[in-house]
Amino acid sequence: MTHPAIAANGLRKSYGDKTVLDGIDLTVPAGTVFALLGPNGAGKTTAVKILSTLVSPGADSGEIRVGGHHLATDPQSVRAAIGVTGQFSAVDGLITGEENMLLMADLHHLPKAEGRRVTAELLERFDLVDAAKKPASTYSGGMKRRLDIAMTLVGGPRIIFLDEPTTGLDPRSRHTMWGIIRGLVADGVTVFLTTQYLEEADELADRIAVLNNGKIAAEGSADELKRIVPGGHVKLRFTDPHAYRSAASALTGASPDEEALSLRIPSDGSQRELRSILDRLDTAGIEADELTVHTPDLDDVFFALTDSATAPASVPAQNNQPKENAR
Ligand SMILES: Nc1ncnc2c1ncn2[C@@H]1O[C@H](COP(=O)(O)OP(=O)(O)OP(=O)(O)O)[C@@H](O)[C@H]1O
Repeated sequence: MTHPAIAANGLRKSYGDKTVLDGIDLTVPAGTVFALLGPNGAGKTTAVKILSTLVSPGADSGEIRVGGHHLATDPQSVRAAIGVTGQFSAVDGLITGEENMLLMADLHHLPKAEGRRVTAELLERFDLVDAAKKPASTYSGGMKRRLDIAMTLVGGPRIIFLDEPTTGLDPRSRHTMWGIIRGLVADGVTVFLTTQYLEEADELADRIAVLNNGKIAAEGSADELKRIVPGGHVKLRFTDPHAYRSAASALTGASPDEEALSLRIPSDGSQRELRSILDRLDTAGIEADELTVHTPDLDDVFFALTDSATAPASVPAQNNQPKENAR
């Protein structure tokens, strides 16, 4: 594929007088992971539903192509190219995992033998062989989610939409799911995921877009997004008030906290800057009791960009202050 897997220009959607998506542009190169981040109700699911043909876009939207096909004029081809799993699970709890898979194979008109082959392969790949003959209602949340994705893959989609794939999963199941997603991408599949977990976007996504107030507030790689938010600093703590005061005068530019006997020094956390701070302390003959490095992370980006009172309409968000110590 030379064209992007997903390309949307001026994607709009309103419900009544509520504007949910206010003209967003999305481009997802084939074989990459794109994460759409946003607070509750930002419109992430709406975007997924539109791109996967489940909901029609606003009439004033621009051109939308998925898998190279026009969403407006050729939704059938879009549907053939994609798989969708998410909050609207396709798993039927009354039948077994294997039966769910075979049903999917029938829906995709696979010949019986082929359907059985694909089912066996996917059950194996998603570690569901032991549970295959049990009703899906007896599966744990993580198993159901794995089955859901396995079902999505029966038709061999090249683009998959994962709407909050790990919401509600425990840390181990979440890591298993991340491994599955990485495996899909290694096979050349394009993944469009929505998530509220910043760590998830950081771990998986090549590009991340932060959706806020119907617009993309910022877009870039995790590192690019972290760079637009200031707030990296080194914190030094002291127990001895005398050492604290000596350090405060040795380290010009540090913000003092008299009560906590701590100093906050703006820093990018690099080895060079840390060495310079430590050298200045050494020269003054002072030893700090604790040194911590705070580098901006996606939490900072998220809080800076999605604080509804201060969020900018577009990048860069240079003037936003990160939420102090989001973790
Ligand atoms: N069918 C609908 N009719 C009316 N309003 C809707 C409809 N679907 C979604 N909305 C509204 O659109 C907004 C965006 O909803 P959406 O589900 O896309 O958000 P989200 O970012 O996925 O949120 P969450 O993280 O909570 O799942 C919400 O205010 C929601 O109430």
